[in-house]
Amino acid sequence: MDLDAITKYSALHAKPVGLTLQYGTAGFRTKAEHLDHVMFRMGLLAVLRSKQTKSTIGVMVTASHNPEEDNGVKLVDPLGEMLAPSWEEHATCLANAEEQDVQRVLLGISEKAVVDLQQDAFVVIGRDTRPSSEKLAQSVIDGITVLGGQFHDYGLVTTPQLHYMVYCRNTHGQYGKATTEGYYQKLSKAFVELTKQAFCGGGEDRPLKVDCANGIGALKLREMENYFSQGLSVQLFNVGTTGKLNHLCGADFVKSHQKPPQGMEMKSNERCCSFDGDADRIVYYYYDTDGHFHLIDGDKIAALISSFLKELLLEIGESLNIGVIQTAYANGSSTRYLEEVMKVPVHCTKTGVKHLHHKAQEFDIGVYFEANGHGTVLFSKAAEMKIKQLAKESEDKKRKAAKMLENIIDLFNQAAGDAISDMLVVEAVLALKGLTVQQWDALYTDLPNRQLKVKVADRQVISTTDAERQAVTPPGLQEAVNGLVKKYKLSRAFVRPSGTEDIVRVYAEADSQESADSLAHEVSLAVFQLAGGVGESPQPNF
Ligand SMILES: CC(=O)N[C@H]1[C@@H](OP(=O)(O)O)O[C@H](CO)[C@@H](O)[C@@H]1O
Ligand SMILES: [Mg+2]
Repeated sequence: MDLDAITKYSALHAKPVGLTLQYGTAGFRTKAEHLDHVMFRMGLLAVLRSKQTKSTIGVMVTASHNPEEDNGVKLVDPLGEMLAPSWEEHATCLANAEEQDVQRVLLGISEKAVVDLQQDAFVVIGRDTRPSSEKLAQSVIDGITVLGGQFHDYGLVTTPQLHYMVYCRNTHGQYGKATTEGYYQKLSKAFVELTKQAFCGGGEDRPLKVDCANGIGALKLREMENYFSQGLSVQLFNVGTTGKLNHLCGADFVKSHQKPPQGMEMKSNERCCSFDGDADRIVYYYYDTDGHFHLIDGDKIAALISSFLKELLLEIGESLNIGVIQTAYANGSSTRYLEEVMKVPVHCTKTGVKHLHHKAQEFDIGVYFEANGHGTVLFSKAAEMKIKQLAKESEDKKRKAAKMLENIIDLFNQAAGDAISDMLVVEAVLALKGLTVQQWDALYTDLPNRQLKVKVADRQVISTTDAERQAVTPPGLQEAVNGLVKKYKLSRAFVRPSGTEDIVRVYAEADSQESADSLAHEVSLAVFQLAGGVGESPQPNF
């Protein structure tokens, strides 16, 4: 390591005085103007991680659904998954080190993690469309080159595309070609093959309206459109030419406000969907003929997909186990539907895709989705091999189902939740099953729910257990929540500190919207009183 160069360049990427940041649920996120030093240092760290794993590591510059002025960075591990927890700690340590300590902290990490400094390093970089992203990505590159690492800059890509590239590179092309073209070709081929049967009758293309959150999804979907022209016709809105990123649009806006995005023309019964700012989340929705808005979130996407997969498994007659992974935010009706009607085992993990992804790996087929639309389906190597074999050898009906599963494996991004890939899966399943958006929505009825945020002095005073469904500290908080939940029918509520914002999240559901709103408000008051609320106490206005 050239220690002098590290010190010299660290000074050029100065840390704002007194700023402390934490590598949270999705990496570092804050106002873009505070992130230059973090980017440089994550370039340094990615080189160490690459040397240690002897693999390509990814660095993605994005703040996903957060406002345009924010930005963020996360590292992608060798198989396209999120950074290992022990390295999250190293990342936090390095990001918060004082300038003169950067080289000492780097050496400390190298020793602790047994990094062979002689090893070559290779890092790939991607960024979203935020105005600040290009310069910040350059700071990542500065960090990489100071430590002698090699890099490839993919420029503007969706977050799941970068995960995909990392996975492809580290499996030496077995998973696919590590180019955006390779990604488009692989997914489109699978989509076209899968839907051949549904679309063979000719007729008009199935229309779908897509709100791209004024983000990267618009650029990438435009590029990809030509590859899957058969059967599906997408109409893009909020493509970033006039509107602001994530402002009054995008998957997060639609999910949390339970209303349509601005800038989209919707007629009743039209199937519409929204991506978030870095295109790793998707939610669907429509207006019914009475003008009511219906949201179809990640839970219902998981329900549709798992019921389709279960049917195919029945046809191939193999006892592959399938599991659905959710978080505490999953609507109670979805859990009940999956367990009682679909008869698939459901598991609950902590919030954040890394937890869901990890759990999903325990199954032959692991379906995971956060309610907000972030998810994918993972197939074990053994399941994939069995399916491939059946697609070649078995008798007609079995072979057909196995072939469909084979294409589904290719259509899902196995590295990360991916709005484009999930959209194509949903479109394929709806077409093959001949379902309208209303019929899909009618699988079950969501329990009315409400999410609120409470500002407290230190959100870490709240610690949780049982996949974040129970608060352990501060004393008395869980008892208070239990007491409030008892007052309502079909009710459930929990509180947890956010991993991406400096707030405490409150979730409540109940038999009516009034009850869910009132329960959420009462729980917010309990958090405010018992966990050190700051500012004005929560008001009951939604
Ligand atoms: C309730 C909720 O939607 N939480 C989101 C949000 O995490 P928090 O830790 O709740 O801030 O951002 C995460 C990263 O994008 C996402 O994985 C997660 O689902
Ligand atoms: Mg996102």
